[in-house]
Amino acid sequence: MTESKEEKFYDKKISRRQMLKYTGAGAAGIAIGASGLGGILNVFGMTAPDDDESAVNKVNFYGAHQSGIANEVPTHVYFASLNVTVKSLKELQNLFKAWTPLTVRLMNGEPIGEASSNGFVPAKDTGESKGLDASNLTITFGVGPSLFEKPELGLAHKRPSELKQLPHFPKDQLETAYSDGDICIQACADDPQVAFHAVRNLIRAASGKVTMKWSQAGFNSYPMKKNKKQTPRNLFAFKDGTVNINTKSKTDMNETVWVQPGESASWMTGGSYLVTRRIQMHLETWDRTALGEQEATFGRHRDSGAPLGLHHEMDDLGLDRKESSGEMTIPADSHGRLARESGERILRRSFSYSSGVIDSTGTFDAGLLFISFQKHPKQFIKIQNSFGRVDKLNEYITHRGSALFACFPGVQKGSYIGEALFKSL
Ligand SMILES: C=CC1=C(C)c2cc3[nH]c(cc4nc(cc5[nH]c(cc1n2)c(C)c5CCC(=O)O)C(CCC(=O)O)=C4C)c(C)c3C=C
Ligand SMILES: [Fe+2]
Repeated sequence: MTESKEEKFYDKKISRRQMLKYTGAGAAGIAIGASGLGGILNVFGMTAPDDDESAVNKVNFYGAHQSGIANEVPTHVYFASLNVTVKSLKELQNLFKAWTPLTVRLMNGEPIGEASSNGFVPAKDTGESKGLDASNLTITFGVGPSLFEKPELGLAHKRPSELKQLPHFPKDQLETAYSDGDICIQACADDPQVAFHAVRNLIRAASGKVTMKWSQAGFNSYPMKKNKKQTPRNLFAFKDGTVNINTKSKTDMNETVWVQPGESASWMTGGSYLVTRRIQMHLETWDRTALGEQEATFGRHRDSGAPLGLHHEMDDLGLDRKESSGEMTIPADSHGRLARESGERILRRSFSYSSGVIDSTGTFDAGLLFISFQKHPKQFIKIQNSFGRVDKLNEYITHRGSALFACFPGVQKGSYIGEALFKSL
């Protein structure tokens, strides 16, 4: 990348006196900590860099939609939910403005600021992704209902009516420690350290403006066949993601995922609603369950992923099929049948997680960080209500966390993350 104005600034061409003048703080180190690197960038009115087309394993930042929704699902996620401590709308706007160039850099596989030989200040980038490429990093920003309830921000009239807490579902055992939040950052990458580094540096740059509410790392592993990624298996060993939205089909995406003009608040056009559920999977119970029972739970064969009684993963479920006994081949209480009978579609983009041990039970704290994108939260709600108390999978899972975020449309060059919302005010 060519040396930009911004890099020169980062790179030492500013004296300590100038730094104090611009930031109004007592020490350079404190200034960086308090206002964040992005804040300083903003003082200088500098624009964000471009997508670096020559970067290796890179996903573009700029476009009609945010990254991390339609892109192929990489192997890792680091998902963070934040609360804001900003006291004004302007400060909130500046936060998103500041995050914009940093996000471009991170997705280019670059550090957020160049290395410096100045031993008296902290390094601009935390450094742990040095030597790693962009790893198909995507960064997706969303805002939760609680952001619109802060009187000091005056955003209440901009909250789309559908951006509200999800209803309570039967069997929910939600914990505040894994739920909700004002802002989410979903970082997905083919390297766990690249995903973590991205979130860490964005939060660091927002020091004093946000606090961390909850976060979750997750993973997917892809078996390869003839150089092609196969459907990953969840921690119950079943292929998960077989029936999903075709992200390459504009029609499917526009019908199911991307908010169209007039379908929500105007600032959400081109955006999408993200639902996440931290779902514990009771591995110990599952592992004591007979294979036939497991297969009846999903209505699919474990090894092939094919619908029960069929042989190929992509075979149609065939909900009308009956056994000679008259019983339905895909059981009435199976997860697959209930999802299909809801008549709704969503884009599932989930990751497994494994986060140590649950002290009270001595069991694995492991499961699925369920993530779905849809143009309206009612799509998710309808499917979850179809599962209700009936879904056989309920015996083996517990929903422990829940959140809904409105993910902004994409960013055009010269613009910034969330501009549509701030412009609409
Ligand atoms: C409300 C949405 C859904 C939640 C929550 C959910 C949790 C969940 N799912 C699995 C495993 C599988 N799900 C499968 C299919 C499937 N699941 C949903 C929705 C939710 N799942 C849908 C819409 C579908 C597709 C149904 C269809 O039209 O055929 C499958 C089958 C294979 C596949 O198609 O992916 C599995 C396996 C777990 C373990 C889980 C919670 C921990
Ligand atoms: Fe499912």
